[in-house]
Amino acid sequence: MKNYHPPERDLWQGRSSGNGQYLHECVGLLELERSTIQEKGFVILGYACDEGVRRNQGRTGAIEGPDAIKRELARLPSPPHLGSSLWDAGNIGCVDQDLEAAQHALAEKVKDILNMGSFPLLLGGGHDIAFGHFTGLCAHLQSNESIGIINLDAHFDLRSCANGANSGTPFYQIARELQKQDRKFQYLCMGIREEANAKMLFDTARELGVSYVPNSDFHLGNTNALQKELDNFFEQTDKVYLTIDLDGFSSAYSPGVSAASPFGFSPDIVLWTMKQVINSGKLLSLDLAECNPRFDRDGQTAKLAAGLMHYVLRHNELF
Ligand SMILES: N=CN[C@@H](CCC(=O)O)C(=O)O
Ligand SMILES: [Mn+2]
Ligand SMILES: [Mn+2]
Repeated sequence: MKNYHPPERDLWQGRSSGNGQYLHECVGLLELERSTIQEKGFVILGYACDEGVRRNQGRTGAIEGPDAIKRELARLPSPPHLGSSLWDAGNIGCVDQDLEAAQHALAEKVKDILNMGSFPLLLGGGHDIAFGHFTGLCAHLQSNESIGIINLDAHFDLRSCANGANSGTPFYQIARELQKQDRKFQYLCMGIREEANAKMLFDTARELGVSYVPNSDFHLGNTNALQKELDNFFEQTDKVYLTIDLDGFSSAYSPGVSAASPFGFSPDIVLWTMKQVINSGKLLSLDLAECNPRFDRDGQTAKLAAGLMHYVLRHNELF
């Protein structure tokens, strides 16, 4: 498949313990079109594509995001009990600015990973990763299983796709697809910045029945209310897809994105939310979007993303 790039060993380097104490020493390379895994586990797949960002008039560079995160992850210690349950399956790329083909290719691979009984960990790339990712999740699920989306983001990404898809349209596209299939659109956004979403986006959110938590309420001082919001969401859905847009973090933590958020959220509330989502027992898949190394400082954003990944890797119960 022309969009698929097999994994590269060169990305996985670091200190040597000699006995698998670092992630680069225990990751397996999984060429999705040639082999299957011997042991199910976490399967990392990059979405090396910033065509959606370009179309959305953003700053390109997220094409380099997945490899930058993998390089940082390689150097981190292996969580206890991970064993040989971590695989790098390479990247999906975009050819000739054909964003739709990249999303389609991503969906195919997500379905394959889930059908192997593994847990997909996807790395972007523009937030258009979400449309491909979600399409793959739906292809794996039974038609009677429901899936809800939790997006930690400064933005709704509910822009109209009347003039084509981009990094600001994925959840609107998902809503339309679900509508066609007569399925419910269950979408909770946490971290929405009032100053980063025009009125039309709040209007679309209301029309589509989207729940959201403004950024001013998304902090550790408000966990009682946030817990209620999450529990209510979990009650209404069989499975959860968690997507984390790195531009939702304050640019103090996450400068390497297209649309930086000086007033964004902090890592502690994201880890708290991830814990609740994992504890729900409903998490099916996760992605991190919008890592843009061209605007990063000291690899801070890629390191933040690798730290979030590491948090997930400590939860073997996910597969
Ligand atoms: N994926 C990002 N979407 C945002 C970008 C905002 C910006 O470029 O300032 C959006 O379209 O709203
Ligand atoms: Mn965003
Ligand atoms: Mn986004």
